[in-house]
Amino acid sequence: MNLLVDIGNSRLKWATTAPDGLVVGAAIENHALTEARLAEAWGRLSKPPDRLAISCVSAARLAEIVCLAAVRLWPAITVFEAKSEAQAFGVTNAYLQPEKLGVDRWLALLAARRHHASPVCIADCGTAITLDLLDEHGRHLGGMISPGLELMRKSLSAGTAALIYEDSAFAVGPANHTGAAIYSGVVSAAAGLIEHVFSAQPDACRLLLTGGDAPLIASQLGFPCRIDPDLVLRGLSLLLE
Ligand SMILES: Nc1ncnc2c1ncn2[C@@H]1O[C@H](COP(=O)(O)OP(=O)(O)O)[C@@H](O)[C@H]1O
Ligand SMILES: CC(C)(COP(=O)(O)O)[C@@H](O)C(=O)NCCC(=O)O
Ligand SMILES: [K+]
Repeated sequence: MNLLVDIGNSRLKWATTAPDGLVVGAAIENHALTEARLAEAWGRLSKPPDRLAISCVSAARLAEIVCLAAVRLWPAITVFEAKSEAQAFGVTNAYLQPEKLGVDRWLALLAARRHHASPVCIADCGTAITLDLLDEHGRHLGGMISPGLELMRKSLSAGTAALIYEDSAFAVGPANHTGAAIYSGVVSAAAGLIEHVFSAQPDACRLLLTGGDAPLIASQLGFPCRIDPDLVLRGLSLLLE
C-alpha cells in the first residue's frame, strides 16, 4: 500500500492505494496543516504504507511537514517527490522548460491520458483555474492559468473600497445584493473561460474537470463534461506503478 499526497495552494488532498483504486481521505486546509493533524489522520491507517509520493505546488515547508509526519509514523517509508518531466507515460510536455509546468498539471495530464479519452481539455478548478490541452497522440498543446473563484472574490475586496469578502451562497444569474453579485460574476467568468477555450477545440475533444470548485463550475457550463475529483492523486499513483 502507498500513500499519495497532493499539496495545492489551498488544501492538502491525500489517498492510499488499494487493489481496486484509491481510498481518498479528507482534505486538510493548508493553514491548518501540522504534523499532529497528519498523524491524527494517518494514525488510523490499517497498515503502514511502503512508499509516499508527494505533489507540491505550494510552499516547500508544507512538503517538509508531510515528510516529517510520515517518517515519524513509519520510519521505513520511502519518500518520492514528483517533478514535471519532458515526457512520461505517453505524454509529451509542451512547456519550453518542462520542469516549470506545475507538477499538479503534469500529473493531471498523465492521469487523463491513462484513464480518460484523448483529445481532452483539462480544467483544474482550484486556487487557480488551469486549462491544459492534450491531443489524441498524448501531446500536451499547452495551457492557461487564471485565478480561481476564491482568488477572484478576494481580489475584488483587496482592490476596491466598497466590496468586502462575504461568505455568500451561490445563486445563478443576475443578483440583487453585492455578495451574490460577486459570486455569480466570478463563477460566470470561470465558466466563460472554460467554454471559450473548449469551444475552439476539435469536435472529438472531451472536457474534463477536477479541483474543489469543479462541481459548481460544471453546473454552469453549456457543454457536457466529466468530473474526476482525484485526477492529480491518480497521476501520483501512476508514478508508483
Ligand atoms: N469542503 C471544502 N472545503 C474547502 N474548500 C472547498 C471545499 N469544497 C470545495 N472547495 C473549494 O475548493 C477550492 C480549493 O480547491 P482545491 O482543488 O483543493 O485547490 P488547490 O489544489 O489549489 O489547493 C476552494 O477554494 C473552495 O472554493
Ligand atoms: C498554476 C498553479 C499555481 C495551480 O496551482 P493550484 O491552483 O492547483 O494550487 C500551479 O500549477 C503552479 O504553480 N504552476 C507553475 C507554473 C506553471 O504551471 O506554468
Ligand atoms: K488548479
